[in-house]
Amino acid sequence: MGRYRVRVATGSFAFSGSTNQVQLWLVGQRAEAELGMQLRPTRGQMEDFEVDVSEDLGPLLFVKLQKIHLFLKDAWFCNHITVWTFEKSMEKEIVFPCYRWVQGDGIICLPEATAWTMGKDVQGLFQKHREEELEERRRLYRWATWKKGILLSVDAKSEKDLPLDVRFHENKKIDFEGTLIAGMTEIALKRTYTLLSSWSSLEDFDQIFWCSKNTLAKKVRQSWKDDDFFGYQFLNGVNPTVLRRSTSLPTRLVIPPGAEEIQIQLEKKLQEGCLFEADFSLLDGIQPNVIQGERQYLAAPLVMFKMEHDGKLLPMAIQLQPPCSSSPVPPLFLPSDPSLTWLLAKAWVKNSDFQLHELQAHLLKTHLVAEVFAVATMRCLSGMHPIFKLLIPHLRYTLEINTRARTKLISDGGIFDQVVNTGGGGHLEVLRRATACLTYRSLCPPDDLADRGLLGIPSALYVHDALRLWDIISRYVQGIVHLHYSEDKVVQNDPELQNWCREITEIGLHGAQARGFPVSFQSRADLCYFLTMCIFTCTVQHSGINQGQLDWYAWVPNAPCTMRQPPPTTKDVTLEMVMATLPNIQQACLQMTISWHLGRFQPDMVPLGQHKEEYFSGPGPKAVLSFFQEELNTLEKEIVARNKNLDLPYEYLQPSRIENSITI
Ligand SMILES: CCCCC/C=C\C/C=C\C/C=C\C/C=C\C/C=C\CCC(=O)O
Ligand SMILES: [Fe+2]
Repeated sequence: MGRYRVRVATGSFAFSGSTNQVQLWLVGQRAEAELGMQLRPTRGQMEDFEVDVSEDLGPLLFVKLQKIHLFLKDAWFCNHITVWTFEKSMEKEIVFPCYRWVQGDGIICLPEATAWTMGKDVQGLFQKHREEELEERRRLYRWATWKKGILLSVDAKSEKDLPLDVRFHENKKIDFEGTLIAGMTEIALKRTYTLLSSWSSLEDFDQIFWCSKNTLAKKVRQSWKDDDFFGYQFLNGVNPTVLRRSTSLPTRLVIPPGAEEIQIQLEKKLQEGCLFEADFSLLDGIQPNVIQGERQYLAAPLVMFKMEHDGKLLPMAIQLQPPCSSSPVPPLFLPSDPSLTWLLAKAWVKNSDFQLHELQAHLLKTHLVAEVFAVATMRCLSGMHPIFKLLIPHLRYTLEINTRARTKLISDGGIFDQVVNTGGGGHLEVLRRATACLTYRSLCPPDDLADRGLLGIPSALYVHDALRLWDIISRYVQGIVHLHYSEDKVVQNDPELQNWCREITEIGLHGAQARGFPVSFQSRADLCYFLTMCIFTCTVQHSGINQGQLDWYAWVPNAPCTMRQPPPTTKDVTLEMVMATLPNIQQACLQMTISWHLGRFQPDMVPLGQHKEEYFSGPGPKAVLSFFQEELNTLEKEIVARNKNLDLPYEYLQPSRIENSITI
């Protein structure tokens, strides 16, 4: 009974509006009212109207909507519906978030925005809605085993099979596909340009080193041979995930006869606590690719580093293959070796680092893990659930980019098969091995960085920024969790949440409880830690691992995608051997293009914590989000100030450059 003002907000990106008419209902605790056919939603608009309702609806619970079409079904992207009621001359605003496509002619039911766990709904007002919603979502988002031994993924053969709500919007799709076309055109031009020229010296890589390069890429081209630059990359480059402080000399480090001096030096550094290692044993025994009939080669190196007083990390020795009883002790390559020998040994390390970076650190530990969070969230948490509202902005576009990776990147005949030496199946085995040793601790920087002995190193900028961001995210998460869970018991008694946790660990992560992942949450603290890990992985960690592809992979000799000759077993290395080993022109061009495609700034990127969607209602969650944004802003300023004094600014974890979800 009374007058209602209704506002319908439509999305602002291409095709958000609809030529179809929309029918609305207000559903209250006592009755519901059909509002009549009121509008054709227009892109980017807020459309307001007022209605008089004769029945007493009671407190409003839902808005229902249905799109009616005559001929053409025209999907509509509804942001939210807001209703104002007037009671005793007081105006009350009630928001019904949507942020979804309204398709077909089914009725969509939007509950009021207050986040409710099931336990809070003592009257069971929303129980039926939640059950139906989750039943529908479980039908739409199904688990699939893409390849045995790898994390489960969403069931979609191509991006076209995905529900429209998780597809790229038109602008993102055009940008993504347009960039690929531009990249392929660039390769064709480079191929034409290099057709008649020779490919016999390292400087010949300059012939393709145009387009897709930036200031840091040019610096890489200048300095890639320097040992301190090589070491720097293990701390602050595109892959800061392999390095660890040595606690003993690695067992695989068998010292060949005549190299006893290096053992003494290594032991000295170990005693001083400044010996570090990067071990690529995970690649040992992986079958290398065959590209266009030509066998490629792989190594599984170990690099030993020392840290100088000024924070520089310098390589001391490289062993390219682990020792094996049937072969002579592998040589140790040293900085004192002939310069080309040492350079080739370092190039082998960087090729191995490329594999672990892209397959383990990037694909598995950000993209695929985030996909598990996304599928479990869609299947287990109602849109009314506070944790759904917290996480959903951090899951945008992840299902589509991963589906594209499975069809174009790591697929049969995909980019890995075409130009990477683990391609042709080895890359799947690397993913399997990496999955088998994926631990919960390794996804949580306070644990991971402590386990790797990397705390308290002033020159470790990734470490510093990652830990600051972890703390900031953890306070944000705690703010939201504490608003909705008054005590540990409420966490323990939340069936949707517990089911979400179990589904992630037991199903999506493929039985990962043995590796420390929880199967239930017993306390608010448990829950906060896990959610911090989820958001950190989908935002900070991915940005730290993804953006550098553009900088560090454009100058191909710095991180070759494949190696065409076996690793050297002696120290006699010639320029011909180096050039015959590094990628050929075609492979190098594709590496540059794809690295640019994936690492460049995304025009529609949403920075961390800056999403515009308001899933929550009320002042509490708003204040928590504002505080999160303030803390990010303060960190932004600190990082900018710090970077001003550095030769090589570390910008990947500057909050304004961190994307709110994995979209590329
Ligand atoms: C040779 C350089 C390859 C570097 C990239 C390797 C791994 C990246 C890991 C995760 C990226 C995730 C998603 C990207 C998905 C698809 C885009 C890639 C290629 C598209 C090619 C195409 O669509 O034709
Ligand atoms: Fe990525």
